[in-house]
Amino acid sequence: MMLAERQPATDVLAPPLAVPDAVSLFFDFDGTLVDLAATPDAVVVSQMLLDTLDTLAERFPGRVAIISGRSIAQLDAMLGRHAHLFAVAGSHGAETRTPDDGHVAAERPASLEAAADAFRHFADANGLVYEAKSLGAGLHYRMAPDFEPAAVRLAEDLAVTHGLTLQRGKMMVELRTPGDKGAALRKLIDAPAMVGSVPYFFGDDVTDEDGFEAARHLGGAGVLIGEQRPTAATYRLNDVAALRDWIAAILETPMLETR
Ligand SMILES: O=P(O)(O)OC[C@H]1O[C@H](O[C@H]2O[C@H](CO)[C@@H](O)[C@H](O)[C@H]2O)[C@H](O)[C@@H](O)[C@@H]1O
Repeated sequence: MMLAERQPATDVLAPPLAVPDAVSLFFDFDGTLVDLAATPDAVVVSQMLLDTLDTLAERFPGRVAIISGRSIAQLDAMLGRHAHLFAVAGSHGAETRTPDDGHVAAERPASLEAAADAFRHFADANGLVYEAKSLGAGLHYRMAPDFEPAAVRLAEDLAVTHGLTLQRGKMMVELRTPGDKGAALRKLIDAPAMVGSVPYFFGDDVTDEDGFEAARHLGGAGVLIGEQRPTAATYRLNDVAALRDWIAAILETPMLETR
């Protein structure tokens, strides 16, 4: 579905607090579980978030996952042992890690090196931030938004020259190996602990739209974190804090019996 064909999220509500007893929860990371920060490394992972993840993993055994644009290595560095409590998909779905299959990753394209070099030089020359990723390279202009047109043009040229996937993000562009969060959700939900469950996917960015669509097609729902916009999500929560409150509330609310 094209973004323009998606419904404006003008009248969408917060997701119900009584989640189905067979729910599985898929979370994006930046802008969903953690607030956005000035640079990728400046993100704060609070003890409260780690405790919440522990509680969710206990309450929904095998039915919690993180699906991120970050690489799995980056998620591991930020979440430590907690990243191993769930299934994870990283690099916008190009790599996964599950208890059954372990770490499965696409190959890093050789052409990424040249593209990454070009991004690094552009970042160094203009006071932007280059982000090294396992299966991609990111160029961040949050600190100098006027560079957006030039950064996007550079990324478009490099994507064509090197046969890489161009990913737009919030105040960033990325060149990467193919993969999408919808396919990742479909793969993760095939795990024995999740099969047949009702997926809820929580995310804030354009890369999360594939996850929203997959969740809805599988009988669940997407939950947009952030301001209203055209989206495939069924529900919306205002921000990371609202998601935190919603999680706390569902942990206190009896689940809806569906079985
Ligand atoms: O799919 P996600 O887990 O949401 O990851 C998407 C990208 O998030 C990161 O960039 C974003 O967050 C940064 C830290 O808050 C912020 O500085 C940047 O402007 C945002 O675009 C991450 O650095 C990327 O690698 C992810 O692809």
